[in-house]
Amino acid sequence: MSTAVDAPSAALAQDLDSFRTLPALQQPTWPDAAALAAATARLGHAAPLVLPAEADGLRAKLAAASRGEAFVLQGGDCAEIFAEANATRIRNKIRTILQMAVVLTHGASTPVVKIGRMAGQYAKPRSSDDETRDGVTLPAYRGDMINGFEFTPEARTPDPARLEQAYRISAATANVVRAFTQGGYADLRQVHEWNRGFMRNPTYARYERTAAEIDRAIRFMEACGADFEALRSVDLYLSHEALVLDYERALTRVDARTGQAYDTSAHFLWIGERTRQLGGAHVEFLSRVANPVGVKLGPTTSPDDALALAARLNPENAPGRLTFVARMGTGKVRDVLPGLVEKVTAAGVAVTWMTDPMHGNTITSGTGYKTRRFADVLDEVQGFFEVHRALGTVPGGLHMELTGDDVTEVLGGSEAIDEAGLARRYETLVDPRLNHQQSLETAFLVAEMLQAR
Ligand SMILES: O=C[C@H](O)[C@H](O)COP(=O)(O)O
Ligand SMILES: C=C(OP(=O)(O)O)C(=O)O
Repeated sequence: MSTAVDAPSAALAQDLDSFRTLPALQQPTWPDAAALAAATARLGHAAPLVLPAEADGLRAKLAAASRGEAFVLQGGDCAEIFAEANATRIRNKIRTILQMAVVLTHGASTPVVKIGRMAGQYAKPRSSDDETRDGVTLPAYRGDMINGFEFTPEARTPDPARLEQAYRISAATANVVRAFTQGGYADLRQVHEWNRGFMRNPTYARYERTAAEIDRAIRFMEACGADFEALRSVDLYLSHEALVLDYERALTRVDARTGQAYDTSAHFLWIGERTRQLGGAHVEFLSRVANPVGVKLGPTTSPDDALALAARLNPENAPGRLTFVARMGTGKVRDVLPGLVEKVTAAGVAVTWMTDPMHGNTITSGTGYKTRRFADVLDEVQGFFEVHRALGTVPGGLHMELTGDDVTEVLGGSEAIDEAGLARRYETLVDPRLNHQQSLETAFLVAEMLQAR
């Protein structure tokens, strides 16, 4: 694999900076322009977090997913937190993703492409620029890359030093991810043993059949002399929302093989529902880099919006370059998604369709917690599969906010977390995540949907 990346030439740098003349929503108001310039200049010389050749490998796998030859699982925190970037938390998240992937692989009977919302998911778009508590108004928390969560003027003031801290912590996280996924921790037999541990809880008895089938398949492979050594490592790709454009631009490098620019902060980058304006800076910037990219599509997206986004972001119509992540909400997915899929398909647009069943289903509990109902999350996934089945198109993957820990942020699941139960361990700083058990349960339920695909 070629490893050489260079700084962009002056001419390419001008192209990459074209976004700077366009409206960029959801950017922090940095109080110190000189400090921002100094921080991004240093990041401009930093080592890449990922390599272009790896991003190309992911692109080929996303193309396979668009044809139904693979299924994508993308998951991780809503917002990563600097203080939680330790080996235990990272390992728990990886373990959850690997456990889900084994179950989904069985359901899909195709490879599962694993992507973490990890090692860079440190910036959040917010509904409001400010937050008011007891009559005091301060800037909203926008993620650890920008400001601190603590409700003080000092913490809430955007600080460019955080961009470099995000880079360093992302580098350390990426290192741990590579160590766990390449060093034997991902051994298929071990991951299946963890799933058997999950099955020992009688609450999950309904998934026993799927677990037993996976068990039989592994024993069959063993009997055939399958090379389990070769299965001891997996690729877990890195992704985050490309929100803070100063950070993304600073980490953009040129692939020495091809002369193309790649945003080396992650393999896969997506544009959020709030920043996908055609004439906006985010679409412009991501149109200039060669990574595989995603766009979140909410319920107000028109088919023409989707076609125009595809034309801007993937003018060559290359499979794997563009993923649409539909996040409609359970009440809307069956009404809105068909029109989009139909028109995009009729136009011959190459796209990988994924579902994000989290962001259209956020509610506030009677007890004041921002939460989601597990049943709504599942129903949106079901709706996504129904729409694709009816149209004869390909449901390519699942985008989830999840954690490997036993938090209590989403209502329901077999553990029956209720409104009072949310208080037990509500830890997210922005949006609610599925906990470890709810994530595995999702995998078993989606595996059933995949089998019916
Ligand atoms: O994760 C998504 C958004 O950042 C989040 O839903 C915004 O939340 P807010 O409405 O609390 O600002
Ligand atoms: C903000 C997010 O989602 P969306 O853009 O779909 O609201 C997210 O995935 O963190």
